[in-house]
Amino acid sequence: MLLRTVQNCSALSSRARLFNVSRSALRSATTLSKTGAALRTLHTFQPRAVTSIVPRVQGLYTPSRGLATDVFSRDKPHVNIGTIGHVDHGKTTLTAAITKVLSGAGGAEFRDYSSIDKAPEERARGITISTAHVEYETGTRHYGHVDCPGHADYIKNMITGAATMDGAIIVVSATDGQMPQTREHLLLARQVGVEHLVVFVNKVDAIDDPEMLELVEMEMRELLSEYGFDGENIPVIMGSALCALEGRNPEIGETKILELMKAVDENIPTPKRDLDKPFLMPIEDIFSIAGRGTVATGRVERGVATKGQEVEIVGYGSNLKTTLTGIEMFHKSLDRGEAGDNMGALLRGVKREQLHRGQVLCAPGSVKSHKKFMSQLYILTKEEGGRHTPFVDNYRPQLFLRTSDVTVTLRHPAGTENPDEKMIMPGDNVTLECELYTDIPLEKGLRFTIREGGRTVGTGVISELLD
Ligand SMILES: Nc1nc2c(ncn2[C@@H]2O[C@H](COP(=O)(O)OP(=O)(O)OP(=O)(O)O)[C@@H](O)[C@H]2O)c(=O)[nH]1
Ligand SMILES: [Mg+2]
Repeated sequence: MLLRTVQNCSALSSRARLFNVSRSALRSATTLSKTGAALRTLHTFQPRAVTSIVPRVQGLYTPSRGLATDVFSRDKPHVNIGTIGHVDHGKTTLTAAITKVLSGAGGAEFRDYSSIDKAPEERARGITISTAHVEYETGTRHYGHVDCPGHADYIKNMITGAATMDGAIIVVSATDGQMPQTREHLLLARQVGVEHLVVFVNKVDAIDDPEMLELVEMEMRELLSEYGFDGENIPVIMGSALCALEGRNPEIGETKILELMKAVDENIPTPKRDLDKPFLMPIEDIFSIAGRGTVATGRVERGVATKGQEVEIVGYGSNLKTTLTGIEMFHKSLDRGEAGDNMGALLRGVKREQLHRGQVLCAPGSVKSHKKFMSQLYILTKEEGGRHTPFVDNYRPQLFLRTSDVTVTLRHPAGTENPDEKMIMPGDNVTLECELYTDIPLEKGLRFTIREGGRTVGTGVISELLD
């Protein structure tokens, strides 16, 4: 193993400069390999030391495998990102290319195209989401990366929070330039609070005219600014994911992937985690493990959970208390889960039927669930993919908040004159009272989306809790 490590390290050294891994750090990792700490460091440079790739394809927690035995290493800050952009622009090819190039540096296990694109379906109350969670690391950070097989899944994912991202790589094909879904994903990114982006202009191998590339870049910068991003300064990397994946034309292939990951390292900040607040994790998915119990998975929104601590399950009529008997991340067990982690929580004595996507797992007493609140809403225009026609009082769309999806009734605030006659037009910014079909954990300032017939019709923020 040591020999392989040395080989890996020397292969790494030229790339190390790009990723701020100093040669001396690598050398010390090699020579100190007898100590446990150094072995842990080595583990992260060892493509083959990690477990089978299958569980990674299947998400964070595989019921059939039971609880993990490997210990998750917290040597580097963890950041969640993903690839977004128009259909066929190369999101999946790029995801595979990143794992391929970083596996050369020992920072990833190579994931081929089909293993990413064949993400299993996750069903949750009628919403089917298909997502591949991929894991890799650069010299400075550990990444969880989400890629979806299709446009509809991106929409659902971004709205339901199944793929909460700290930042994203927006992929745009040089052959097409920006397309409708480029815009839609940007708008959604803004709505769900993904503030940091890096652009990858893909398929430059298919373009002969450099002016064409300039034009694509210029248009992307304009579009980014139009949607409230820092269009002038966001890095735009031009390359070919396919060349990188197939190991040819390194000047537009491998080199550009390394450049892209350097831009991601430098431009998507490690989010400040709310570690000091009481623990809260919205439940995304639920599994039963025979003989062990029930596992809820989700991304910790704030605070820290420790194995053995008491937690409360809030929402959908529940305020159940239980003990957190196990914590796992990427198939490795942990003693604690903290804000930003995608974790699986093993819960003592809780039945699968008692849990519901959209509930939260939290420090007891820290969160209350509500049915009624005041909101500030923006109703999307037809051009933004919203309604073509106005609506009136008692309109009943679906409300998406954290991981929940509940029917909501929208009304003008009490005291409004002739509320039945006041139409709400696409493009309006309105204050409305929202009444939910079932209670969910709510807080002032939380953002949500409303959808109808498969499309987003509005986005809002809770301004006041009522009931
Ligand atoms: N010429 C060329 N073709 C590419 C490149 N990257 C991807 N492609 C091709 O573009 C097509 C679409 O690539 P995907 O990676 O599946 O695109 P996607 O964005 O994941 O597509 P959806 O998931 O369906 O939205 C495939 O045929 C790829 O081989 C590239 O750099 N150059
Ligand atoms: Mg794809």
